[in-house]
Amino acid sequence: MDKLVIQGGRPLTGQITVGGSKNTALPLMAAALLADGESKIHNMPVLQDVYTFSNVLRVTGATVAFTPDDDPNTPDSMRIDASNIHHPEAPYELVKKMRASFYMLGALLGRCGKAKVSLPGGCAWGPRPVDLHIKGIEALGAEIREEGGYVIAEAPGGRLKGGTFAFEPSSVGATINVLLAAVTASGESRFENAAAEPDVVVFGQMLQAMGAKIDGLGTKTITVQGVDKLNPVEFSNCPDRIELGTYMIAAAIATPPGETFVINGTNADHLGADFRERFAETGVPVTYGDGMIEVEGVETIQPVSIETAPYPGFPTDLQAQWTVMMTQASGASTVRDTVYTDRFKHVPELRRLGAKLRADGDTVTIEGKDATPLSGAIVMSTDLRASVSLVLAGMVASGETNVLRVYHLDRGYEKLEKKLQNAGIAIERDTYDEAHPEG
Ligand SMILES: CC(=O)N[C@H]1[C@@H](OP(=O)(O)OP(=O)(O)OC[C@H]2O[C@@H](n3ccc(=O)[nH]c3=O)[C@H](O)[C@@H]2O)O[C@H](CO)[C@@H](O)[C@@H]1O
Ligand SMILES: C=C(OP(=O)(O)O)C(=O)O
Repeated sequence: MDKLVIQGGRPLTGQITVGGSKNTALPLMAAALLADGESKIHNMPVLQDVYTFSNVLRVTGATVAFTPDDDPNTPDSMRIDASNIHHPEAPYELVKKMRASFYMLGALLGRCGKAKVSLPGGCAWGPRPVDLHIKGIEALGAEIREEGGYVIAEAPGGRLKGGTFAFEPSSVGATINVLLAAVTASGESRFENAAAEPDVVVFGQMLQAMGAKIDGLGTKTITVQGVDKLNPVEFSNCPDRIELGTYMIAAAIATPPGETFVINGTNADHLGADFRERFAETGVPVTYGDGMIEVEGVETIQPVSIETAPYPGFPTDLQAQWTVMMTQASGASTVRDTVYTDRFKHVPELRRLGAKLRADGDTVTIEGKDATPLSGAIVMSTDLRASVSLVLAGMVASGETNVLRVYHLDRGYEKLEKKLQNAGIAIERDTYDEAHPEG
């Protein structure tokens, strides 16, 4: 298995570039299934999740061409030909690897009028239900039953009719799924407390470019007027806002005081107001430019407590990384996750690196830098954002940190070790024997 080996204490210098958004790329791929023909999507990240979802699409009969290493001219472009969708199914072997495969429920119902999609099952940090996806799609007229771990759905007469649904709580994935199902329904749909995350907005913009009639993207009420068919499209994915936030935190903790670190390929609006405001309160200067951001290193990071919330609130996908930044702050702080109240698998691993922090209910209390000098250790990745938080901690820990099971990290960070190496960090990929991780 692969691990990342980090020699801590090296300064972050120069610049880094953010890739295409993972959490937008996946619904864009699902959207392409709705049109009879070939769509082309640019700025696609080279990530395990993108390869997994390509295979999910192929099962249905779609062809997916994405050969970034072989194609130096258009390395980030994907072609999806959905002319021949003859097998409306998403099997367990693929869905279990990646929850976003559940988008196939809405996409296949919208395209074929029927779908058989495996239930996604558990997640590394706890339960992640799909009840809102199912109820939302039922509200559009689908007949749904569960059988043998699969959701089997059918549109009476071969086409959904549209309907109304209110999400509680707001859900990114369920909003995407119902939109996939609603855009080709025969009537109107209205969704309340819909997700306003940039991932949903950009996905909705691709549907609009394909001919869908959608109003209210980016607000809590989205209305859809169903159309008879959608057309293939050429569309560009947006930059990854979570990768951007991760690099801003890396810059805050590892850029030498007074020096500047540059992050390219950015869309800072997608970070949401709360992250930007809380980041400003840490006292780390940030200059937001056009497609780039400069972060200045400081002597002292101020402790700032955060609470996650749907967009434009603080993203849950950045709370583990923030926790690491707070181990470097000049006092104590708290991190509360109201979206996923048990997403704290990184906490015991950070303790192995010497951090003084504890999780109590939905809140982690972190002691600051004086109480927590970090030192290298073997730590285990458990999920995507927990893994990257361990890499960040390894960058500021003294000595060597080994981050095991980096396949979690490879789901969502494109060429992370290469990008960090180019920015001065001593980080290497190596292999290890899972039974003897200490060699
Ligand atoms: C591939 C992708 O884009 N993943 C992101 C997406 O996940 P995902 O779309 O799975 O997350 P949701 O927005 O659905 O989850 C938000 C909240 O709704 C709850 N819920 C969700 C669905 C449902 O049917 N019932 C229900 O109760 C969840 O338990 C959670 O408490 O948004 C999350 C919240 O920003 C991010 O952490 C994930 O990185
Ligand atoms: C949790 C994430 O992804 P997923 O919803 O696919 O598990 C993530 O991107 O942080």
